[in-house]
Amino acid sequence: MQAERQERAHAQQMRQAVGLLRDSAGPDLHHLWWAVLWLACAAGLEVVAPLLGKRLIDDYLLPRVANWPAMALLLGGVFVTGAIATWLRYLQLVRLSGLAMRSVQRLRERVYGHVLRLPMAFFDRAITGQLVSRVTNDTEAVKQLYVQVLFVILDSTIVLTGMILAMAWLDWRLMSIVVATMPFVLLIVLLYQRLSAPAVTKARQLRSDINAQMAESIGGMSVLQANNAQRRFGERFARTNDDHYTQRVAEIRANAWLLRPALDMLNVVLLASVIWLFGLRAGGAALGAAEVGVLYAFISYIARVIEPLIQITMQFSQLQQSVVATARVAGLLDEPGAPEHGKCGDGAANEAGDANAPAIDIRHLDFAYVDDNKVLHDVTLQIPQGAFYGIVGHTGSGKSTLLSLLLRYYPARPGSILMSGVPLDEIDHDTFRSRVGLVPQDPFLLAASARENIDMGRNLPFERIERAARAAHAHDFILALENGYDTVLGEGGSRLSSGQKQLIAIARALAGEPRILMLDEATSRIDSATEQIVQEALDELRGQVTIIAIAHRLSTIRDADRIVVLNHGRIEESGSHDALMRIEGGLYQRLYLLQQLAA
Ligand SMILES: Nc1ncnc2c1ncn2[C@@H]1O[C@H](COP(=O)(O)OP(=O)(O)OP(=O)(O)O)[C@@H](O)[C@H]1O
Repeated sequence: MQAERQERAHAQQMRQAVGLLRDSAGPDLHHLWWAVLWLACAAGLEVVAPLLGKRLIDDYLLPRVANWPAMALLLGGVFVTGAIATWLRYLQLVRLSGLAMRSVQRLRERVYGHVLRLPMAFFDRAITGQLVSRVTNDTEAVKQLYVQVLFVILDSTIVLTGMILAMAWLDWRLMSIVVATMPFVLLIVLLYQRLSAPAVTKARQLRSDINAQMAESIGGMSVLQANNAQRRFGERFARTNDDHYTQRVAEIRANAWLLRPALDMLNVVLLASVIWLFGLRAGGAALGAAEVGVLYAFISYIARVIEPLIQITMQFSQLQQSVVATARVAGLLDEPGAPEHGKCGDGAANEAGDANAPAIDIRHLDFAYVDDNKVLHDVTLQIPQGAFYGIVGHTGSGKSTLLSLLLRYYPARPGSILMSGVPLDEIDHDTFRSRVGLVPQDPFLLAASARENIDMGRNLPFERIERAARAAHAHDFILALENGYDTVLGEGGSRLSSGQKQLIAIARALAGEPRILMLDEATSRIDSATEQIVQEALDELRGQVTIIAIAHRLSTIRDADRIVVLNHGRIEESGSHDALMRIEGGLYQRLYLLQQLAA
C-alpha cells in the first residue's frame, strides 16, 4: 500500500517535472530537436569508426596488403568521423546549454512573479529560506535535467542503439550475449535506486532546512544575540548539517559499494564471454582474418556499450534529485494566486466609487483564519470620507486582522466590506492599491536610496516624492544625509533611527496619494518627540485623507474623530476620546488610565 502510494507520488512528480520542462523551454523547444539531431549524427559517426577499423584490419593489415592510399583513406575516415562527431557534439551542447539556461531564467521569473502574487495566507505557512531555495536552487535543477540528465540519457541511448545495430550486423550471436547482460545492468540500477532514494530525498530536504535556518538566524540576529542563543542555534545547525552529511554519505556509499563495482564487473564478464566464445569457435586454431576484424570491432563496442549504460544509470540519482526539485517548483507554481478582483465590476464606477458613500463600510463582518475559530464577530462600522478613526484593543483583540481584511490580504465574505460604496472584492487591483496607503508596524526598508525607498518601484516624479517626504516630515533629515535623497539607507534602512524609518514609511504611503491611509501601530517604536512629528503629519492630512490608525499608544489616536475599541473580535465601545472616557469602568477608560499610570 505504502509502496503503491510512493509509486503514484513518483509518477506524479515525473509528470510535473516533464510538464515544467516543456513549459519552461517555451519558444526554445525547437533547439532541443536540433540538439537531438546533432547528437544522433555524432553518435552515428562514433558507431562507424570501429567498422572502419575492422575494414582496415580485415582487408589490409591481416592479409598484409600494402595498399597505402586505401589504408590512409580508412585511417583518415576514422580521424574525420571522430573530428566531425566532436564538432557536432559541441554544436548540440551550445544549443542545449542555451536552451537550459534560458529555461532556468524563464522559470525563475515565473516562480518569483508567482510568489509575488500569492495570497498573504500562504506566507503564514511559508518558511523564507525554503522559498528562497525554491527560486534559486530548485529552478537550477531544471538546467541539470536538460544538460546532464536529458543530454546524457539521449546521447547514451542513441550511441547504444547504434552500437547494437552495428554489432547485430557484424555477428548477431555475439550481439545477443551483449544484449543479454543488459537486464543485469537494469537490475543493479533498480537495486541502487531503491537503496539510495530515501537518502537522496532526505538530503535535499535537509539542504533546504540548512538554508531556512541560515535565513532565519540572519534575519533575527539581534534577537538571537540578545538572548545569547548563538550556541543553541549553532548546535541545531550542526545537527542538521550532520544529518545532511550522513544522508549524502549513505547515497555515495550505495553508489561506491554497489553501482560502480557491479557494473565494472559486468563489463569484465562481458569481455571475457565474448573472447571465450571466439576461442571456442576457433577451436584452438588460429583465428581467420575476418574473425580478428570482428573481434576488434566487438572489443571496441563493448568498451563503449557499458559506458553509456553506466552513464544512463549514473544519471538516475541526478534524475531523482532533479525530478524532486522540479516537482517542488511545480508544486509552488500550483499554489493558487491571490484572487483576481474587479473582473465583473463596472470599470468607471469602480474607479470613482460613490463620493457620498462612506470611505469604508463594514457590514456584519465575521472572520476566521482556521475553520470556525472566529477572530472577528459581527463587526459593523462606517468610516466617513476624510475621517480619522483609531482602532484600539488588547493584544489579540483582532485589530491587525481587521486591517488585513481592509487591505484584502485575506478574503472577507463577499459584500461585507465596501469602499466608497463598492464592494471590496469588486475593485480592481490597481485602483485598490492606488486608493489605499499602508504604514506598517515594521517599516521594511530596501537596501536602496531614500528616493527609491519612497518611490518603491512606482516611477513617481521626484516632485511627488519630495512632497510626500515633506508631508511626512522626513524631508529635513533626508536632506541632512550626505547625498540627500540619493543616500543609500543600508540593508533594512540600518543607517536610520526607528523613528526616521517610520517617517520614510509614511512618506512612501503618502507618495501614492491615497484616499485612505492605514497605520498599523506606526508609532509603537518611536519616541514621544517623533510621535509628535507623526501626529503633526496626520493632523495636516485630516479632512483630505481618510485615516485608520491602529495604536497601542493611545496618545497617537487621542484626537481621532472616533475611536473603536475591539474586545475579543467584537466592537465593545466606539466614540471620541472624551465620550469614551466618560464611560465609567469602560474598556477604553481602563486602557487609558493604565497607560497614564505606566507613563
Ligand atoms: N495568520 C494568522 N493565522 C492564524 N491566526 C492568527 C493569524 N494572525 C492572527 N491570528 C490570531 O487572530 C487573533 C487576533 O490577532 P490580531 O493580530 O488581529 O490581534 P491584534 O489585536 O492586532 O493584536 P496585537 O495588538 O498584539 O497586534 C489572535 O488570537 C491571533 O492569534
